[in-house]
Amino acid sequence: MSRLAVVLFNLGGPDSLDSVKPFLFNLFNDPAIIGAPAPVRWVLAKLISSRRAPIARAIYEQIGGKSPLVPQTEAQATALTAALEARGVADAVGVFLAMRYWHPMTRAAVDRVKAFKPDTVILLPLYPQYSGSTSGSSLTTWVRTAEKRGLTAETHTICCYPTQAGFVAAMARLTREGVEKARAHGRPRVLFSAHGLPKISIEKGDPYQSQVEMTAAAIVAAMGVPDLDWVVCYQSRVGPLEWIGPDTDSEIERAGHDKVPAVVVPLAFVSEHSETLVELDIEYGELAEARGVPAYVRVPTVQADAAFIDGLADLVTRAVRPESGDGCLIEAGPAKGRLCSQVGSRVCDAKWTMCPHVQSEETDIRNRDSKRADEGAHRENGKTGKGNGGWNT
Ligand SMILES: C=CC1=C(C)c2cc3[nH]c(cc4nc(cc5[nH]c(cc1n2)c(C)c5CCC(=O)O)C(CCC(=O)O)=C4C)c(C)c3C=C
Ligand SMILES: [Fe+2]
Ligand SMILES: [Fe+2]
Repeated sequence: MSRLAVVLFNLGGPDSLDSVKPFLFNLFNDPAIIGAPAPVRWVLAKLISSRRAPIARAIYEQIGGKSPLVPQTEAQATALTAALEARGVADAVGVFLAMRYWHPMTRAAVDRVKAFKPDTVILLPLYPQYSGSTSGSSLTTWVRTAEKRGLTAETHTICCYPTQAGFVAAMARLTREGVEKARAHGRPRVLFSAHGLPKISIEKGDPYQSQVEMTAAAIVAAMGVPDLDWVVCYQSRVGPLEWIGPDTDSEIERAGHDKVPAVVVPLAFVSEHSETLVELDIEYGELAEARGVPAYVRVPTVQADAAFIDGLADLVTRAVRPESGDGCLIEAGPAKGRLCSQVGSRVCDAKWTMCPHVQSEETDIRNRDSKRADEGAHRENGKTGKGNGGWNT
């Protein structure tokens, strides 16, 4: 009798206003977020989380004092369990949650998985695009904790799925609906808005930005809307470093200047939380109104959309029996080998490989970007994310 455990990773979120500060401390004490040595990082995390806590509390107060991320991830787990059982992928299937910064956290998840006595474990980050600061941090923590707590079952990792067919189909449907809503107010511009990242991370080889661009291009292709006006931009800048851009708020301002409706698509999140419900819906919604954007439509995240869940089930099914050519996905390494196949073989037993289809998509994006730069295309209107002088802004 075969037993399959699937572990869903995400950031987690405060479940009460009192948990906002410890949640922030856990976030800033993560070496994948602040790369200082442990004692220095601990002090910095204490300081930054104390300074940020009142701002973050005010954010969570606007959505009932807690994040809906975990309940929505639970709904995804239920739907994925049903999809995997329907496929008969194993005799018994368990889908578990491991959140990075708030409960249910990795240690509890490892113990639950161990008690399930799986033959095979599949690690599945709920981040379609890989970043060392998100999936990398979660997977590294899992591997270390599993080793410490004696979870020895065969483990396979899915690093990322920026162009997975089910994910893209779900996003394309939701985006098309958003564009239809906005059309009454002019020719819509689609703003694919992803969580930002410090520029230095990308320079060191983090594949996140190129994978975000791959997702956007795949959604646009799947939408099949002729002459769609679209741009990729980045939200949620915190801290003193320079971040990747253009910023989502600059793009909203540009939509106001151009008098075009804005359709905002959060393409790096698969559930709702403070970044979508407060930053996109409330803060950017108000900005759009103030800047005279004729219509502001925010496209929902995929959550437990059937096509998305089916796509995840496809990834898991393939990960259970990796084919030759499926790369190992833990180590991002230098920029050269930065993209990986969609399904990994045993954790950490190989370097990443770049699958041909991903490589050619990345080349297409690079060619498109340099063509746009040559033409002085609309990117000149979006400025590179600038540091804004402090973690508490
Ligand atoms: C693709 C997803 C995410 C990336 C990349 C990411 C990087 C990143 N985030 C911070 C700092 C904060 N993030 C916060 C909230 C938050 N971040 C993500 C996702 C990514 N972060 C999500 C889903 C959430 C919402 C959590 C919830 O509400 O459940 C916060 C806390 C909120 C706030 O104070 O604004 C901080 C702080 C950094 C520094 C970073 C990359 C280095
Ligand atoms: Fe974040
Ligand atoms: Fe934010």
